[in-house]
Parts: sequence; C-alpha cells; structure tokens
Amino acid sequence: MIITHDLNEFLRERGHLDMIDVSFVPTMGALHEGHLALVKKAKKIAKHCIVSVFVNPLQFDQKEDFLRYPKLEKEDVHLLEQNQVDIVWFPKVEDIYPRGFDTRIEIGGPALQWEGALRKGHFSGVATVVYRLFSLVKPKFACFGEKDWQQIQVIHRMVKDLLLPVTLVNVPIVREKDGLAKSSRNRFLTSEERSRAPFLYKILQEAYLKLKSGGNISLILSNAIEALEKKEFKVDYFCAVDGNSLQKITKWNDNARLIAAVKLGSVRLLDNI
Ligand SMILES: Nc1ncnc2c1ncn2[C@@H]1O[C@H](COP(=O)(O)OP(=O)(O)OP(=O)(O)O)[C@@H](O)[C@H]1O
Ligand SMILES: CC(C)(CO)[C@@H](O)C(=O)[O-]
Ligand code: BAL
Repeated sequence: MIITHDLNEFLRERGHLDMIDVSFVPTMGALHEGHLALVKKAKKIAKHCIVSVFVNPLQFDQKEDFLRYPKLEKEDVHLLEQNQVDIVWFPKVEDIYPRGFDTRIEIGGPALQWEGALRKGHFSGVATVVYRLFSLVKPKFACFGEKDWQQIQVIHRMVKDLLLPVTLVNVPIVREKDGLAKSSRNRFLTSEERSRAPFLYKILQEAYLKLKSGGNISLILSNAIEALEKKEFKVDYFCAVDGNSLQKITKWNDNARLIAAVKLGSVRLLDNI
C-alpha cells in the first residue's frame, strides 16, 4: 500500500493506475467498520482502491467541532493496510485549497433543508472538497455511506448537474450491535450517553414500521419526537422526506426516507431508515 502526504507523489502513483479501473473512498479519518464497508465495496467493483483522509475545514460551521475532530493516522493506515487499499492519500490543506483558491460549489434542491439549513456552508464545503478530490483522483467509482443520506443526495445532484464522469455507489449503514450507527464522533459520548444513544434507532424503527403500515405521518412523527425528548435527546429534526429531493412528504411511499438528527450531550447523532 502506498501512503502519501505529498500531492506530486500521489499524482505520480495515481498515474501508474491510470488506465485501470479505480474506485475512491473519501473520508475524514478516524476509521471504523462503516468506512471499511465502503472500502470493501470499492474493492469489489474496481481493480484498484484509493482512500483519502482529509478533515475538510470548509465543511465545518463550528470551530470547536473542527478542532476536536479525531485524528488517528497510524490506526487508519493500519486498518487500510489490512484491507489492501492501493493508495491512501492524506492531502495537505494547501493541496486542496491552494493560495488564491476562491471557488465554491453551491447546490440547491436536496442541500437546502435539514443539515443544509442547520450547518451554514456545510454542503457547499462538502461539494467543493468532493469536486476537488474527484478532479485529482479521477475515479471511475466513488463510494459514500448511507449514514449521511442527505450528503449522498447532494453529491448525486452535483455529479448529475456538472456531468462529472464518475459513478456513485451507496453503501448501507453499518451499526453497532445495539443499533447505533457507527460514527467517528461517537467516541465523544460519555458512557451514560453511549448507553442511551441506541434509543434513536429504536424510535426510527418503530416509526418506520408504523409509517409503512399506513399510519398518520404527523402523529407518528410527533410521538417519536416526544419519546426522544423525554429521554433528553435534543431533536434537531425527525422527519419523513422524499429520498432524493429531501422534501417533506405527507404520505409514506416506496421512495420515502425517515431522517433524524439529535443532540446527545456534546455529540450530534445522524441516522435514517
Ligand atoms: N456507519 C456508517 N455506515 C456506512 N457508511 C458510513 C458510516 N459512517 C460513516 N460512513 C461513511 O464514510 C464516509 C466518510 O465519513 P466520515 O469520515 O465523515 O465518517 P463518520 O463516521 O461519518 O464521521 P462523522 O459523522 O463523525 O463525521 C462517508 O461517506 C460516510 O457516509
Ligand atoms: C465526503 C467527505 C469525506 C467530504 O469531506 C465527508 O463529508 C464525509 O466524511 O462524509
Ligand atoms: N460524515 C459527514 C460529514 C460531517 O458530518 O461533517
């Protein structure tokens, strides 16, 4: 496995794979089984797999969130080595945003609500970094996790609208045994919060089953929110939406998605079903 922090070295090594199928997994590091599911999928669909590890400053609206984002380079390299990745690239900030860089990608539609409304500039930061990474990596395939459902829809919109020559592949959510969606930020839960955290998925599942069997959407959602608040989750949103446009729906259907973001202590949990 090639491990590089140097853009020129990365491009040289990438050049050696140029004529061959390459899949790409962009990450922010502190890798766990969720990321590894993306890597495994990437390895299945293409001959070579490239992983990037870059904590993108542009997508953080809270400085403290950026500063405390876990950095575990040695452990990440070890996990990727075990999974036989071809290249792991740790870009430097100046490689992604060189002096004078002054472009932002702004996406409408699926980026406007939920995470987009609550985290100012977040999806513009995500889209801009993903576009830059795609330009440098030139992958045939790129894998993204369904844990960040809205992010996937935003990136699909960008790829479609800007005619990017990449095929996006979605990977289902990987969960802990108790149902909590794996996430790098889970490590910041206290042990008491960690034991309460799976309640979010439990409530999502219960609401989903009721919605699927034709129950009243607004009643089911308000009961779910009430149950979460009773357990002292601060609910940012818990909503039934169209799975692609992320617009609220009033009637459950086959393309619907239940999405949620809640705060538990200092951690924001994202999940969907
Ligand atoms: N539990 C999971 N199941 C499937 N995919 C996941 C999971 N966790 C993260 N991913 C995916 O891995 C990619 C990189 O995500 P990222 O590095 O931000 O990790 P993360 O665990 O989501 O961290 P955090 O949400 O705390 O920022 C994204 O496509 C994300 O959706
Ligand atoms: C796609 C991504 C790597 C862009 O920084 C990030 O948003 C993430 O880890 O989901
Ligand atoms: N995993 C999504 C990226 C973020 O929360 O910043």
